[in-house]
Amino acid sequence: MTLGMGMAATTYFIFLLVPVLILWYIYWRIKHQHMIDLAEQFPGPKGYPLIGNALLTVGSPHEMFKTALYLASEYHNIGRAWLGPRLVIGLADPRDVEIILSSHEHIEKAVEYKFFKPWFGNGLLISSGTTWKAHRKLIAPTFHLNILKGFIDLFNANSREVVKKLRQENGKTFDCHDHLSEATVEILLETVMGVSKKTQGKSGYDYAMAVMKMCAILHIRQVKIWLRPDWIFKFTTYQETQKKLLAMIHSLTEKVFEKKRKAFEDGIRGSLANVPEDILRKDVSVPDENIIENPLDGTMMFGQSVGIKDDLDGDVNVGDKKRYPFLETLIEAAKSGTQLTEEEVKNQVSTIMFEGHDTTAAASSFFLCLMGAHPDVQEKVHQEMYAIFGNSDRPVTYSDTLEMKYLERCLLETLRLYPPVPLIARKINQDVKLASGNYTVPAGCTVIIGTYVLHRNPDIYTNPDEFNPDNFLPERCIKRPYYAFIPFSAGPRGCVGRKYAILKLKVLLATIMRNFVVKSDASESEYKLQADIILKRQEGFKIRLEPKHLIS
Ligand code: HEM
Repeated sequence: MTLGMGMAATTYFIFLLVPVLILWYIYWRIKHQHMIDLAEQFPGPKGYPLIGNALLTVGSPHEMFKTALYLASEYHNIGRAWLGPRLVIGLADPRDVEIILSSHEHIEKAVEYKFFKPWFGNGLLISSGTTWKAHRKLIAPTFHLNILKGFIDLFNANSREVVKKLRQENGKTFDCHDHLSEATVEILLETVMGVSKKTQGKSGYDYAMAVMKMCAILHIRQVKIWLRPDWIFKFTTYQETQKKLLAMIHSLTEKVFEKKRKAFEDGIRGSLANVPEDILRKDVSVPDENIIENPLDGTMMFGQSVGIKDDLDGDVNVGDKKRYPFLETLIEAAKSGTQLTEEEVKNQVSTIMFEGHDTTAAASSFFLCLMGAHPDVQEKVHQEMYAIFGNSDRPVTYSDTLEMKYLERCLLETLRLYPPVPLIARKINQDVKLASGNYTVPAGCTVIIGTYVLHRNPDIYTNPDEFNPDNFLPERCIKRPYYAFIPFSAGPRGCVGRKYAILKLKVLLATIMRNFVVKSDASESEYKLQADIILKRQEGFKIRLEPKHLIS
């Protein structure tokens, strides 16, 4: 009897639900007719009513990555998909990419970034409007090259510590990403945050792991549309895990902020980290200031084409003003209370700790794997290191980094083939006419720029899947469209840590390459890449290291 009543109630409910869904669907179509019409112009897979192409997001991160690549090749750099009621337009033609990224109109992040909010609050990566503008204006000068040059000692000291740890792996096959993510967390703490890495009480590795797990949860929410609504998410185990991870991540933010605030109030300026005597340059107040920043003969400036200028380029007018690194500047601004609050400073700390570590950890891990997979290229890097340093184990100087032309080409080629941020997404608030064909992106949709696909466009790069550092010879760079290589994004919302990342990676990778020969059993075709917020190898970044015998 009870079972019969239960079944009747369920049948009744379904009878009611079906017409409600049909009515809602009709209403939704009428309301979004303009968007639907414009979407029809774009090629794309056939979808189902209500769910659209949401089934494409089923599968493991590696399977999703393969699906995305299949769609990109099928629809040749332009296409659309419906994730339920959300229209997503994928672009990978440099002409279209330029229209979106160079604009001051299309700077709002896509709704998919909102899942970062409990982590970053209104931090720079996800904020918008006047808050973003004001904070960007405050933060960009703290990544000015003259401030970054002052970090060279700390880059050296931490790179040497990485080498010490790597020596313990001698001859074994191991995942280099573990060591590199620990190191990048610690370097960030000691440079832009200006505190000792001991501040956190644990190793950078624990923090890095918590960040990786958080990213996995956020990514699941971005692609599995049924997990998007908060009222569903909170019934999943992900919610509980997210809470614990955020508690761990935010406790580091809190400690860093308190430590630095106290030091600032006590009148202490500069990093609280110790630099060993043998690395310390005597006069860090004028660190290599007169050296001209022009590392790739004027065709590529710290990972960006010279034709693209942003607020990190040229002479940011710091003049006589105090030049404080990132966290000191923000603490000072919070004290005046006009530009941002203490809570907002903490949001920026969380943002930079994420953006600044996982990206560079992925870039350096891919770099080492590629060295192992291409011994002929590695040999040339070793020769360059010998030409610069000979048999000396002296620390790297800023002018040395300008001499590392071949290593730089290898690094840029790594970022081309394996861009740590493989997708960039924007919310489009007004119709946008594209340049590559007769397409108009409708207002209200999400545009996804597929950096990974863009960087492997056969119309731009001959043998696009081949690792060839000569792709970054000045004469080749100059012939390419500016927006054909954008590992750091570009335009007003380009990466604020671009110059920091390139400088740090050069010191770190040069120090590793001076000490080791990298071996790898896996060829590139065996890499299982996974769709994630940051690009990774699903099987880990496995390499072996052999000590480098200095040439005599
Ligand atoms: C190889 C290393 C790096 C790569 C490939 C990279 C890439 C990117 C990309 C593609 C964006 C745009 C993201 C989007 O629009 O969704 C971005 C933004 C950003 N990056 Fe990086 N990044 C790197 C290192 C860093 C470092 C070291 C820092 C800080 C220390 C940093 C801080 C930021 C911030 C704060 C933003 C947001 C900027 C804004 O919206 O105004 N990044 N990065």
